Amino acid sequence: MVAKVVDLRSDTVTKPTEAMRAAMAGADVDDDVLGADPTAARFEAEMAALTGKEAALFVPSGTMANLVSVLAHCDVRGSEVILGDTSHIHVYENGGISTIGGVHPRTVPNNPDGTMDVDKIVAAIRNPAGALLYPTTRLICLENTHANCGGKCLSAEYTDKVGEIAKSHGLKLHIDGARIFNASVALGVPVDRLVKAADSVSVCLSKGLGAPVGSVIVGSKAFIDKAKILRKTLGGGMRQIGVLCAAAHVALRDTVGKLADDHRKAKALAEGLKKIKQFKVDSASVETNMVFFDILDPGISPDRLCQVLEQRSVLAMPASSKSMRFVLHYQISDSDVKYALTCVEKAVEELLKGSTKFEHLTNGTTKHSYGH
Ligand SMILES: Cc1ncc(COP(=O)(O)O)c(C=O)c1O
Ligand SMILES: C[C@@H](O)[C@H](N)C(=O)O
Repeated sequence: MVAKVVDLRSDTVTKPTEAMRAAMAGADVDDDVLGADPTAARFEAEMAALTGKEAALFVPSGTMANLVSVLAHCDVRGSEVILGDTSHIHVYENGGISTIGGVHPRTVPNNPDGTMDVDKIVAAIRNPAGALLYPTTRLICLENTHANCGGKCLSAEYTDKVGEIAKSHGLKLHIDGARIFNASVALGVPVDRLVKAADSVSVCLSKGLGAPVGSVIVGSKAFIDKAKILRKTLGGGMRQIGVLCAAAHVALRDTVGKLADDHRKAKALAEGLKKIKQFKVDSASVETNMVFFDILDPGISPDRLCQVLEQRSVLAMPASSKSMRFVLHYQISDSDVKYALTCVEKAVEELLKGSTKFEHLTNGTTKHSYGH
């Protein structure tokens, strides 16, 4: 019998439920590039209403949602975007805003809570008088929750403050809201309130919500019209996407209510990891579904730990050369969390003993890894 895999690599790993598959099979579809796929149109309207924006656009991925949004705001050569130095757009999207969009990134340090100091944001805004020499600031990007800061939530008040800065300087505000529903549930604040100050938001359906594919961009009607053209330019115009939107609608219906449980399980996992003296875990800082921890013992590398865990059907990914990331999602049960903790404890013991069983493992990268 194949052991059940406990997959803590990311919340992108969930498999579609039977309800999603049934909805996909029965979806009412049409060519979305030629007209509007009826299921896509309904789902886009649902997302626009949920986020308090005029319109929405389904796109294949969160990376494309961010790229299209930045390019739609920064459609003049020499544009610059202010964003966090550990933001997903800056770190994990192949520099697409520059290589494809010709947009210049101006990073501001992300604080451990996912914010950027507002005075540093203001200081990063270019003086229009210097346009002969400098790029022109046109956009500020936030990320809520902030993945590299451990899934931290940005408050509505902080977002409003950055929105006011953008407006007073004639700039636009985009939120990478890949996990905005996690932030909404963790803060107890509706999504539309959290993103009120934003001109555009990208929302991932394929993360904690558990849809198999896709993201949605929301914003004004005029913005979405521009975004639709850019989506096509980038090859993201798809045909019968009602198949995907039907699953996304089921995910929205069935999974938002489970996110609080993901956060509870993440906290429980962090509390358990904290008991392992070779780890440094700030369990109090766990706000949503992510647990980051440092490995203090030089004899245990994240890669080796992942390899040993994989032998026990627990999948994880290093976060850096000295830290690990576990991500919870609704397909991880409480008993899976207990099993994973037991496996981590045993793996640490064995790695410390230098057990020959694992000597054949090299310090190479695991099958699944990302790090920065
Ligand atoms: C914060 C954040 N934004 C954007 C993305 C990109 O989404 P996708 O993987 O669907 O391109 C991710 C990760 O997947 C993410 O964690
Ligand atoms: C790796 C990264 O791109 C992805 N968003 C994740 O959090 O797993």
